[in-house]
Amino acid sequence: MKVSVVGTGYVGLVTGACLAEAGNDVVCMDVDADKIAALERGEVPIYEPGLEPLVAENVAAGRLRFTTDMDTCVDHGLFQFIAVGTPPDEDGSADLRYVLDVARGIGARMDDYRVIIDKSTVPVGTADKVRSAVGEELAARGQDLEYDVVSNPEFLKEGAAVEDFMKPDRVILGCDNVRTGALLRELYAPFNRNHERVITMDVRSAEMTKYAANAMLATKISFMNEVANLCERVGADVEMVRQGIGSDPRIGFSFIYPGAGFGGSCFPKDVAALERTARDHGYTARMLQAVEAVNAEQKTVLERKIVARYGEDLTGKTFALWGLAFKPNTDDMREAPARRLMEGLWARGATVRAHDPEAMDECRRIYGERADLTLVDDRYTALEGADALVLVTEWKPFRSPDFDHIAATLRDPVIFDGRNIYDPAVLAPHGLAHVAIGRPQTTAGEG
Ligand SMILES: NC(=O)c1ccc[n+]([C@@H]2O[C@H](COP(=O)([O-])OP(=O)(O)OC[C@H]3O[C@@H](n4cnc5c(N)ncnc54)[C@H](O)[C@@H]3O)[C@@H](O)[C@H]2O)c1
Ligand SMILES: O=c1ccn([C@@H]2O[C@H](COP(=O)(O)OP(=O)(O)O[C@H]3O[C@H](CO)[C@@H](O)[C@H](O)[C@H]3O)[C@@H](O)[C@H]2O)c(=O)[nH]1
Repeated sequence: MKVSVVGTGYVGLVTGACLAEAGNDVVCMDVDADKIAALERGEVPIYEPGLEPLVAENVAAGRLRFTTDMDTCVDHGLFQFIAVGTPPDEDGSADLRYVLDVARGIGARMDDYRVIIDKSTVPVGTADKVRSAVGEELAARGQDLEYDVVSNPEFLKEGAAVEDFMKPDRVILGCDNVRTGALLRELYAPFNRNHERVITMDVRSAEMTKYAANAMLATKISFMNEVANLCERVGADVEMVRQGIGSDPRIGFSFIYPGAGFGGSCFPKDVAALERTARDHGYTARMLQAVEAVNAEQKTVLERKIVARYGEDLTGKTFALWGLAFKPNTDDMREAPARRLMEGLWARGATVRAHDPEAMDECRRIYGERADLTLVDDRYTALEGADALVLVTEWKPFRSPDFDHIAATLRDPVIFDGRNIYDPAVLAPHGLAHVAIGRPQTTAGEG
């Protein structure tokens, strides 16, 4: 089937490459000429496991092409996926400028039936706006062509994007007529082979499903962070509590890890947008407000623990940071807890030596050259001259490091463990103290 995808970011590029892998003929379009030029050279501008070979194979097989030309894009696909960004506006609402630009671009060019698919995360009612934008452009040209607008939100996680797209938990199709539903079922059939994954519903419910899913997941995390903060105050260990409650299948073990707060390009912006939608409809979403407030506070938790040990003024102190990306297996630093931490430490006069397996270029792009930030290629080099180690992102290579080496290199042999990945009973015999989230602090030598 002929597919066009507008926007070649995390969602658009993965959608295009996976649909091409399934045998479709795909054109991916972006306004960013540098990005398209890189993709044409076979370079994938983001770090996403498995994506680069997938793109390369499908380009070589002639099933995947890239363009900056909207005429080519609209001319090519029966399916026109909209996968552009929906960043937060100043008031927290989703900025639909890019989505509606694309809708108008399609309406201004199409000369045959098209299925226009919203894959971007957009507030309830956006499909109506897309439909109107396309209709207005057609009317301006005196054209009366048929088209359908579908909501097909994406649920992939960064770092596992290809896997999530290939084996989705569910494919949500929000469409108002049987014909479009059948066409999309056919397109998604290769991803629906093992068991039924397609859930068809009305457009507004599909749009709401995306926000409800992200808000529910963010709620689980803020809830656990609140429990962790309580554990510290009452002398309980949140890691025990996590296992204790996760074993109830009604609660489950997924997404109940406490930590240094949730980041990324989705949860913070989508919770804010849903809260804004509620306000626009005269409803105060108190739970969502609490989820945001707890998360904002949680992003300062590591800084507060550092201050509790060394005092408010950190002038002359140096901290080794392991992990800059907002989660492992990505180079994305949007809303990353590491950013809030570094900015807090710098404001108190401290210096940071940081290492991340993939996000150091992104960090350089964001912060440029600064005297109080040194980025190093090796996790152990980050420890040199440092007072303490702060673990912010739980990349696999950080899980079982040489603890003796860490203890021997740090001025103060302590690990601030922002993701609770270390066992204090393992650290103590190596002479390392452990300050974690919602756990009793241990000093070196304790078991
Ligand atoms: N990143 C994720 O994990 C994820 C997962 C599910 C859903 N989403 C949602 O999907 C949407 C896209 O997210 P993303 O992370 O892929 O964004 P992104 O910022 O990585 O990519 C967006 C791309 O759209 C391009 N673009 C902007 N305007 C354009 C236009 N008029 N024509 C063509 N291209 C244009 C940009 O140049 C950019 O390359 C957002 O609504 C996001 O909330 C993201
Ligand atoms: O138990 C947990 C799980 C996650 N996190 C944090 O939550 C954030 C988001 O993690 P994750 O959901 O794995 O990454 P995203 O790529 O942001 O994916 C989310 O956002 C996407 C964009 O909407 C959705 O498509 C996905 O389904 C949804 O999981 C990260 O900072 C994690 O460290 C925790 O603190 N504790």
